[in-house]
Amino acid sequence: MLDPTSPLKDFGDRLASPPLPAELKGLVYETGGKRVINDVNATIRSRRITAIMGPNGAGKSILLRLMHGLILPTNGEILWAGRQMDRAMAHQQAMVFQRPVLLRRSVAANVSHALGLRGIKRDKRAICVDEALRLAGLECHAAMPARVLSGGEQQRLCLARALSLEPNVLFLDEPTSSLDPASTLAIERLLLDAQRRGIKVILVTHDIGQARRLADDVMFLHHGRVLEHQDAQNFFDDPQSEELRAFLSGGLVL
Ligand SMILES: Nc1ncnc2c1ncn2[C@@H]1O[C@H](COP(=O)(O)OP(=O)(O)OP(=O)(O)O)[C@@H](O)[C@H]1O
Repeated sequence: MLDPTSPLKDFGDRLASPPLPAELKGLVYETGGKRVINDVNATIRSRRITAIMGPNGAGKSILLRLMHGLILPTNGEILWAGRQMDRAMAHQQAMVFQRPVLLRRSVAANVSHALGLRGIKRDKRAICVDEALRLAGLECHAAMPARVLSGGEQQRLCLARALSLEPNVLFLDEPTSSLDPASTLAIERLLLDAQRRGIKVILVTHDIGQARRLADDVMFLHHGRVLEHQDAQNFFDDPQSEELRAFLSGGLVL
């Protein structure tokens, strides 16, 4: 539970009207002479954990980057509650990458720096840092150089930093792919906790067990196209396409 005096305490209030759902309309992305996202149409509903799955090279990371506005589509558009992404909206979102991207500074300074970039005043920053590190179980490591943390701790720090920004959408690109089962479960607990606080989570994962544990709905990408997008139970129990059946049984090779 959040400390009621924490500046993070108003997560729930602030998230009462997040800019969601997202509509992906005729989304196309071409790079290196290749069409790597091909006419993607989808509705991403709010307040759920959405998993994006698919074989290597299917376009999952590119789709995540398009949704977060890190790259622009060649064609088509992404609307958040009917609006195009703008700077203010991008600031309400956060992303965690597959490999921890950290500054050569202390654990606390990594969170504080990100808050500073968002214009949070220094006195409020210290409280936010403490709260974020506590949520991630890293408060004892606050003064340590971030680079000496284990891989799992570094990834928890990246997640703590992202959550400290009070995003209403959190994107994650294979955040646990190099972590052991205990570290993976620690990250998953943080994600479920974030979702309970109203944060929309969009997660790329290769881990079928993880998608089963976390996702409310799952999108299956293949050759840049969405072949299926269903509630998680239907996705796993009643796949409609040959490709998804093969993928789930470990037989789909691009
Ligand atoms: N700058 C680029 N130039 C050429 N091709 C690119 C470029 N960036 C991405 N691609 C290609 O786009 C396709 C989709 O890449 P993306 O990283 O989204 O795949 P992915 O589904 O996330 O794969 P993985 O599961 O292996 O991480 C791949 O075939 C990749 O080689």
